[in-house]
Amino acid sequence: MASSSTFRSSHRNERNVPQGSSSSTSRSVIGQPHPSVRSRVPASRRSVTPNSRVHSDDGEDSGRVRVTVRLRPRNAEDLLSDADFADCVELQPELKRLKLRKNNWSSESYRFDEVFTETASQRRVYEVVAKPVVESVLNGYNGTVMAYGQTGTGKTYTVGRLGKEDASERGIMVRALEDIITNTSPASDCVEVSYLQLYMESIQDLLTPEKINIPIIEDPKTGEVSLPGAAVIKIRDLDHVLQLIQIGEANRHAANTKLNTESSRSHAILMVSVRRSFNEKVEYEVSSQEKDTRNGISGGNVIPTVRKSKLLIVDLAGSERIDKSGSEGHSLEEAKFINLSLTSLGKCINALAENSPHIPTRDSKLTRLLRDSFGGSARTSLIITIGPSARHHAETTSTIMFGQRAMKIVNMVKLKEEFDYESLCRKLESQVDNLTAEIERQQRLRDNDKDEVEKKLREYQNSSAEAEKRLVTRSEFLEKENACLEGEMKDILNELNHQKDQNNLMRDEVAHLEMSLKHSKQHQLENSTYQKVLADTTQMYEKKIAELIKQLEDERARSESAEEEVEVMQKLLNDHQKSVQ
Ligand SMILES: Nc1ncnc2c1ncn2[C@@H]1O[C@H](COP(=O)(O)OP(=O)(O)OP(=O)(O)O)[C@@H](O)[C@H]1O
Repeated sequence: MASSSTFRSSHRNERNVPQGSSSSTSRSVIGQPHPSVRSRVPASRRSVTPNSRVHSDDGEDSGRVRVTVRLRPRNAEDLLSDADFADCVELQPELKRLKLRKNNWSSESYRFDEVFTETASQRRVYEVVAKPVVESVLNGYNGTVMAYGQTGTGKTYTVGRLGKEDASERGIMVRALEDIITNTSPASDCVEVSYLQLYMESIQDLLTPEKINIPIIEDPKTGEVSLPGAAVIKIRDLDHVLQLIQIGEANRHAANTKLNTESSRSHAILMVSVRRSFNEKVEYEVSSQEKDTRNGISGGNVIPTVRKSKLLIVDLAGSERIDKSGSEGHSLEEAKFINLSLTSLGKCINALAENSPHIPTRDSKLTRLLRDSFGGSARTSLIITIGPSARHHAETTSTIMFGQRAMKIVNMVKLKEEFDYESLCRKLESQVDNLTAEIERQQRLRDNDKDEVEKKLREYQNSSAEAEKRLVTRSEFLEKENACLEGEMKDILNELNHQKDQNNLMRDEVAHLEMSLKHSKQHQLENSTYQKVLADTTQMYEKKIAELIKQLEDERARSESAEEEVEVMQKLLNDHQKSVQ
């Protein structure tokens, strides 16, 4: 419920989400988002527009209060008493319309966001009525799911049913927490619940029933409402949820029994706080100097951010008491209080629907608790429950009119995201601790190193003195050795010179011998040539001699033959002469 303080600027990093149509009447702008922050929220959800609470028939993402209607199936009483009468309502779920019979001839038609027939399942009701709000809460927005209707029309059935035996019977509270548990991580997120009832303007803790008259505290800066006196239980798992809701229901039932009534005379409020941490990269448009500082402290521009959102699931007391409580014989005081909250809720809804400049939020504790749910920054879904009986025509009409007015309210849904200074601080503290420990460790290491170095230096000095001593002895020894070697060297040089002379002599001799050898070789060469010539000549002469001998022998042979011829001739001559004589 928006009061003037609701619209004050917040110091938090809140992102406003336009939820009304552009033609909406504007109010002051709720806390501007940090201009330098670029969130991961889609752009359509980030722009800053004036808050609006005028009816708008815009899309699904609208901040308009969603209103659905659910018809309870006929019960035994209805069947008995209304046997001859037609139902006072006719549902047209496909048109999302409800026809309210005025009399036998005419009826009025009303449109809702959804119309649930008596056969609608708990699951479908949850998915249409509460799931979008739960998703929104998981994304960091506040949300409210509220059931409003006449006693016995199924508010508690719709909202608070445990469904322990049959999970399909589970109501919105259990299903919402189941969804939240499934979609959060115990490592980075925290889900806590408080369960309260508001009876006669007193808030009682349903989880620790001894706590009564719990005060409502409003943050003067943010306008946020909290109940610091209420028990806040961190949720572990679904069994834990079932256990807590059961405890709460038992305490509520006990209170009702004490009042001698079966029906809920109190408003039950389950408050679920979701705190989600993100360590994702966030881009900042900051100066380089600022960037350096940020990098210095957080190790990069990963800034822990936290989104805190609250889901209110409200099961209101029977609405017929607005008109009937007094007439039904309750004490005037009790009736006054029971009426007060629902009456003031109705007044606020009217004022918001009519765009009135004053919203009487402060008139009751219920409206103070719900200030964020109607005309505030929460995503709100209202389910109105009605019965089929014509006997309750007036109450049904009143309920439908309440729902119709609520449909005109447009909330300015806004994301509540802050830098997680707590976790940043813890992170920095642990960094400082680590650094201090590291410095101390380094210091210890340095001290150890210093001792070590000094020890090594002493050892080095000792060893170097010894080495020096050894060096002196060694150098004396070497000097002596050197002198000896020099003497030896002189002798060797002399010997060398002598050898050199000898060598020279020998070289000369060798040269001489070489020369001789050369000459001898030459001589030998010449000799061999001569001998060859001689041999050739000899051979030639021998050949010639052989020829001459042959000639001689030929000549001798010729001579001998000539002699023989001569002799023959002589003889012939002699013969001849003799003959002649
Ligand atoms: N949709 C439904 N289907 C079946 N039974 C239902 C349905 N709605 C309500 N009932 C039954 O009707 C009876 C009254 O319902 P419930 O107690 O939820 O009403 P209520 O509006 O919370 O009443 P009160 O304001 O007195 O607390 C219960 O027995 C419940 O089981």
